[in-house]
Amino acid sequence: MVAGYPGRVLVRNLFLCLPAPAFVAIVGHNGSGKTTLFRVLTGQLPYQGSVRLFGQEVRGLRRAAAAGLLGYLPQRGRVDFSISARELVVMGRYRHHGLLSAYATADYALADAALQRVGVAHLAQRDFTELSGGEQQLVWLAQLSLQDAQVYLLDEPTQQLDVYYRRQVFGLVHSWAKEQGKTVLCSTHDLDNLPELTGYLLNLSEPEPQLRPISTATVQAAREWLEQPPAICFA
Ligand SMILES: Nc1ncnc2c1ncn2[C@@H]1O[C@H](COP(=O)(O)OP(=O)(O)OP(=O)(O)O)[C@@H](O)[C@H]1O
Repeated sequence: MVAGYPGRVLVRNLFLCLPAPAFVAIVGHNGSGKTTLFRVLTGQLPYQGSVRLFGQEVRGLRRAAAAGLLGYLPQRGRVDFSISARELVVMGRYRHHGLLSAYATADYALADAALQRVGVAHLAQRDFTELSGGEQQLVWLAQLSLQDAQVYLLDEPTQQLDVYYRRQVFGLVHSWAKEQGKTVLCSTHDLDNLPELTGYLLNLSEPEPQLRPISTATVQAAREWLEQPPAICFA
């Protein structure tokens, strides 16, 4: 698969087949194309070659999120209106509802449990727009967990989190793969939490990125690669 922007190819030489379920950590220098890859997978960016989700070509897929195939956590989710964290989280149940039907007590119970799992039950009634960046990130994760998608794309989900919550969140999203059978693609610059997880590592800064099983050695090799300056390449 090849993808990028006018005058700039960012994802090239990507030939891989992801096992499902699996946890996949995607690493790479700033600007190496991690978000670009997610934009391809979510149908927001055209690509050359073939990208298939459960056998279906992505460019032909309509509404993968609505069909329960994909759940996507972008790097920066924005909300411009006043809403409680709990109300935002319950919206993760939208697939199970008609456009106008109200959420039921059972939906709110699921939202409360999701907030509890990410460790922010105490924020349920707070106005989302008044939460800190890290608190907002945890609330988005709670919402995503209610979507019950087959594949989760997480764009730097621990970016704004403190050391404690970073570890918690890696444990949580890893459990979606290990215990719930989901496929989780998680871009991150946080290599410290990876060695204790099982799954795969994909380093988009390599000229020919490959899936490698996560181990202390593969994480260390990625770290050494990423400590070098990025190759700047235009096409
Ligand atoms: N709409 C766009 N048009 C042109 N170039 C873009 C566009 N969006 C992103 N880019 C460029 O593509 C490159 C890759 O961006 P991308 O967001 O995929 O990188 P990333 O690996 O996710 O980086 P980071 O680790 O900083 O989040 C960047 O140099 C960015 O400036």
